Amino acid sequence: MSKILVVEDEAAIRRVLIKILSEENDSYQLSEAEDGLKAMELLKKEDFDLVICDIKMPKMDGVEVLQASKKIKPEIPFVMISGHGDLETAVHTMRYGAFDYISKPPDLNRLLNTVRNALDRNALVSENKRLKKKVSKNYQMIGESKEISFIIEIIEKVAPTEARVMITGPNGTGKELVAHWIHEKSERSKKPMIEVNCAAIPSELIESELFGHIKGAFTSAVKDRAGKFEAANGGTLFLDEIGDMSLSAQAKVLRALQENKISRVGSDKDISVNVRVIAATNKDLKKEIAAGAFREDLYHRLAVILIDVPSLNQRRDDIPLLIEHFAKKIAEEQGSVPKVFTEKAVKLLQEYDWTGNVRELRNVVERLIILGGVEISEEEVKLFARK
Ligand SMILES: Nc1ncnc2c1ncn2[C@@H]1O[C@H](COP(=O)(O)OP(=O)(O)OP(=O)(O)O)[C@@H](O)[C@H]1O
Repeated sequence: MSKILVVEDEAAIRRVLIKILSEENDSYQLSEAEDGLKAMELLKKEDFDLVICDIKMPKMDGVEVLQASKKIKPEIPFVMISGHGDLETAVHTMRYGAFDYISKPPDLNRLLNTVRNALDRNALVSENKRLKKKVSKNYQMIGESKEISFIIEIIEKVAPTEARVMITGPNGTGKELVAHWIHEKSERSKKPMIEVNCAAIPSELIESELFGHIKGAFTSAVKDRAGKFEAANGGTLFLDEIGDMSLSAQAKVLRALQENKISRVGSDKDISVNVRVIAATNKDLKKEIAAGAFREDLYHRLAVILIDVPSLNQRRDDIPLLIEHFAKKIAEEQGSVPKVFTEKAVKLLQEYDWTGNVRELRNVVERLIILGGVEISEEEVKLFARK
């Protein structure tokens, strides 16, 4: 259902507009106002998905309505209606944020197309906002321990720069979360962050995955395909588990970092890319270098800034906050009220050996929420928390 407000002082034209729109789509919910002041009253009280607004009106003209509405509800698209002699003003309204304008008498097809486009665009904007909110909530980094505060401080400093970052730490400590945060707080956040789990891709496919390939480069290459470096152009490429990358792929990544150029597998044509690389690993790369399994020059290129995420056992102070955070998130996902963990239950969980893993803590909280009562007690933790 789309709510549309028609603002037009000429009753005959208003009636025609309402008739055209209601016949076009019976899910349009139509309201009307015969002057600008009435329109503003309605705009303050109700939410609309679109306003169709005449320019020349007594009391308050269409341009004033547009400007006043942009101040209180900037997201509502406006389609202006221009009569003879105010076409120039109509063109000008685009600068004040009007979506489009149509001329009087309104042409049926043009009107309906413009309305559909404006509504589609509005739906897209709302969806983007919703997704954006969801993303930033999902990647919230919880913790007030000095270890996490330090990491948050580094993220704040390094995110707006172009510096490459290497994130190390045991499994499930939040390395991916750190990478997402850096991307989201950077200028590049308008462009994608592309993730590649280097450990999950067979070594013979990693080069094609990262750099793409041309048709015929190998048996299964039936058509040209862009790789992740190209997909991340303008944004961030997150190379997770980089310690598992083959040496030949490492050599190519090094070249991409040095020259900002890549070439697809099977092609000798260079393609320029502008990508910020963030890498993560749970391996000790110094050891990997000593064993000849990781290129030292690549390490230095990648680890301009090093962020080491400590294991959960080293920041037990954060556990109560994390339990509360996960309980709330799980309740949101299930559409239920968050369960409360008793103080003793929290204390017990705080003392457990988490082998460094926040993911493990989240799973345990989820299990306790499913199996436990309204209030999770110490006994329930003893019963259900162990692996
Ligand atoms: N400080 C934190 N606040 C909130 N959630 C966290 C925090 N740290 C980790 N998590 C959550 O724990 C889970 C594991 O985190 P993440 O995937 O970032 O870890 P990782 O170190 O990249 O793991 P792996 O090494 O297995 O790839 C995710 O669901 C993440 O949202």
